[in-house]
Amino acid sequence: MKRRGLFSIIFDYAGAKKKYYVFSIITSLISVTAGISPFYFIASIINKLIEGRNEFSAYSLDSILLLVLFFLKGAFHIVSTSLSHIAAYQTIKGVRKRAIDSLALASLGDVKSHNSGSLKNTLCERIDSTEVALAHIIPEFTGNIIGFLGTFIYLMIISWQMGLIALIPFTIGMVSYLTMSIGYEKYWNNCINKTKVLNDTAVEYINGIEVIKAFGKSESSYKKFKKAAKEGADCFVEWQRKCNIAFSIAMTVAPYTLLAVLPLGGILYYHGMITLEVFVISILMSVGLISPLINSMGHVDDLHKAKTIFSEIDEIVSMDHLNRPSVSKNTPKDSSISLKGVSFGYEDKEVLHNINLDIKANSQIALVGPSGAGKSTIAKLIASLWDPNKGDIYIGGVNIKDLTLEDYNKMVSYVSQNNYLFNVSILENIKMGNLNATDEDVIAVCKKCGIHDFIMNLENGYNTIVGDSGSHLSGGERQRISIARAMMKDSKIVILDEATAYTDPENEAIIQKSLSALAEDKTVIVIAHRLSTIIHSDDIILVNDGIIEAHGKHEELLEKSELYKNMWLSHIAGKDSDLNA
Ligand SMILES: Nc1ncnc2c1ncn2[C@@H]1O[C@H](COP(=O)(O)OP(=O)(O)OP(=O)(O)O)[C@@H](O)[C@H]1O
Repeated sequence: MKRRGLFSIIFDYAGAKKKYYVFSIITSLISVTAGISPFYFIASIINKLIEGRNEFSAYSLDSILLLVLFFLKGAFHIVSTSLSHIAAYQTIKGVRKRAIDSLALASLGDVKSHNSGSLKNTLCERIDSTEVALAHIIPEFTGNIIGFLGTFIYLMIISWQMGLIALIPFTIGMVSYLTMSIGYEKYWNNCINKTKVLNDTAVEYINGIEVIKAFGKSESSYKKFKKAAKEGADCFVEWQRKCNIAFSIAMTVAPYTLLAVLPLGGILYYHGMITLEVFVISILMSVGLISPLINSMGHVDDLHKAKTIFSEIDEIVSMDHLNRPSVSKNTPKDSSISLKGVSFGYEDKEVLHNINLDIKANSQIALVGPSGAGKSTIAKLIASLWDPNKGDIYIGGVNIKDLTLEDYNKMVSYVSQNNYLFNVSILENIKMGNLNATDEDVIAVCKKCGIHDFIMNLENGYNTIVGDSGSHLSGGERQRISIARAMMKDSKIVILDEATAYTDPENEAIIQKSLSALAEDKTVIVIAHRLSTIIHSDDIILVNDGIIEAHGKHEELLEKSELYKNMWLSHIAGKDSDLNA
């Protein structure tokens, strides 16, 4: 990924609001100029006093201009920060939208390679923390730097010696400041990494709280969290300790231009090298010279932070996206599915080898095979969660790479055993399958899926809030709601990947019956370990070790495949032992 400069990244994300930044910088410049100019008029007043002029008219114009400049400074500062805040929040919104869009378009593998704690931290807290940089630094930093340059050039014009003398304390302060910057990136990255570890550990701790409690591991898990918290704090303390002395020297010496201007300017004046007027103006202008720079230095830290955060965002935004056109190039003629020479591996390990598979439109097929054989991987490739490394997948004769993700997603519903429920009502969760559905449509689908009675028995019926990730419901209940949501989508291809794994046999029979009714004009791919639920499939595909070992109807496979026969016999034996238990 090409690394970009901070300002190019910010302007890119600001989109149409970047002109606000430009106006904000211009108004900030006017404000800074109005803030520095009074030193000139004060010097003018002092010089007139030295000359002994005591008529009011000699001072009135200077005084009025001082007052006007004071108001201009304040007014333009308000305008500048208002504009920069609008641009800042627009930029943050743009960043979040682009990052979320990118996650939706990236392959599941790329998304999962990022820890969810770190992703959440970057997209929520860390991006929010750039507000200071975005709203304040851009106008103030540029305004202050240019304000400093303007004042310095003016001083050099009236006396180059006084201009250089005024810079002496600042130069000493800078040398000290620069020693602090040695290893800055290393320290800063270390702090960022430790903070990420802390976030990831906290998310892991919360997500795994059930297992931690069940296995009595709370103390050791807490130790891991405590260690991450301690290291997170220690790295900041260590960094602070390293910077403290240099920073204090820099901040104490740098602003005191008078340390050099008074004695050295006095010597120049004494030897007649500068006039009294130049001496007085230099004293006053030098006081205003450094403060804009000191203000800017205070922002350096925020700039570094913003740069790191925006680089992280850039990484998310530039994740490899699934290779899809923006407009579908063709329309599938039906819901048939073909895999041609498909191979796929997670990272370096190939788990599917040259798969060729034809699934007829509106047929019901099952993928069976030993654990780890590659069934779910085939289903996920068909659901377009990943792209194959080799080979292609066709729907209704059209390569899925020629369809937009949106069109494709309309055609395919994928229900896994871990389908996520949002922390809203059952009604809203099911409506996510079809945002145009009415309450009556939802109820009709739930009746067909056999979950209407269960929902009506809940205290708030369809308005029951399901809790975080559906935690107020049992695994089986969650799955049945997920199936209803998929059915609500009414797509032509339905993939059920262990979708009834948590359901008890009685409810599974109800679901299977309703699925058959709902799936009449659909292509349905079922992955199920309970072989008795798929024996009536039109075609049973036996997957073993990443290849398709055999396929056919149940009876055919019993005859021609030893592996299938053994799986069936052990399934029957398991059922018998369940019944005898
Ligand atoms: N996200 C992943 N990253 C790395 N390897 C993975 C990932 N998901 C699956 N695998 C590996 O790919 C292989 C096939 O897994 P897959 O889930 O497709 O098998 P399966 O037949 O569906 O198994 P099961 O019946 O146990 O669900 C396995 O060796 C598994 O360990």
